[in-house]
Amino acid sequence: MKDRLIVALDVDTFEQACSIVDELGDEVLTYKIGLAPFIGYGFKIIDYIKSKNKRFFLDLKFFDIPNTVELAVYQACMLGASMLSLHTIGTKLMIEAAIAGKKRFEDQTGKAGPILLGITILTSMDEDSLESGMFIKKPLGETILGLAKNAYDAGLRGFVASPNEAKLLKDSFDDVVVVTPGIRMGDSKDDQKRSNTPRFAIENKADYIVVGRPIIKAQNPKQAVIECIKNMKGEM
Ligand SMILES: O=c1ccn([C@@H]2O[C@H](COP(=O)(O)O)[C@@H](O)[C@H]2O)c(=O)[nH]1
Repeated sequence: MKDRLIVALDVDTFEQACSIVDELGDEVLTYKIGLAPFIGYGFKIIDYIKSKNKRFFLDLKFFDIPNTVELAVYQACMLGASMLSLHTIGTKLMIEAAIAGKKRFEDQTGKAGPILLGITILTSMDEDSLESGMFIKKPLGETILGLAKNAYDAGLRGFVASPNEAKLLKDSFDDVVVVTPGIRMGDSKDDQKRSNTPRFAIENKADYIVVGRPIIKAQNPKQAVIECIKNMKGEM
């Protein structure tokens, strides 16, 4: 299960991020570097994570014109990420460009590029936010499936969704990797609207779970990781 846990390093400083990586030691194999850590101290933390032989998911959620996304994906591949995210609402041409950026990297270097993960609908949104903020008046599952199908047809084989939609995506598309943030074990959901437990995510076919605050803000982050892994195994 350790292989399937990704810890989001959403902290303010390089020193805080290093101290989490040191504290969690062998318990965590993969970290997620999102917008804030990347803007604040991105290259330093990437080097640090690599020096500890850990993998990293670069979660910059690309969403731009196709040419810009092709260039960005190529550069992100060069950094050595094992996973990269982009928004499926970027539509087919943008997704094809992302895949082309990865292919350019692979052709040039002979190395395998990262898994490209399409964000379906952010886990901080629900049907109400989609209707009031994006004027989408459809059942959430339908919107997620529609975006995923478009991305799948463009060649994408990975998705980010909440644990609640992991099974729907795994059952609807062959050979896809599904990564689920929005993981919570206690009562507090923070800003997450679609959340569930590690156990639920795994039982519902998520390949990987992403956990940020429940681990990095815990009084004892290492204990939180141990409990999370036990929960993934159905042991608590
Ligand atoms: O739909 C999405 C996509 C990405 N995320 C990211 O995952 C972590 C979750 O952190 P928590 O503290 O466990 O809520 C965070 O970095 C988000 O940017 C997401 O939550 N939902």
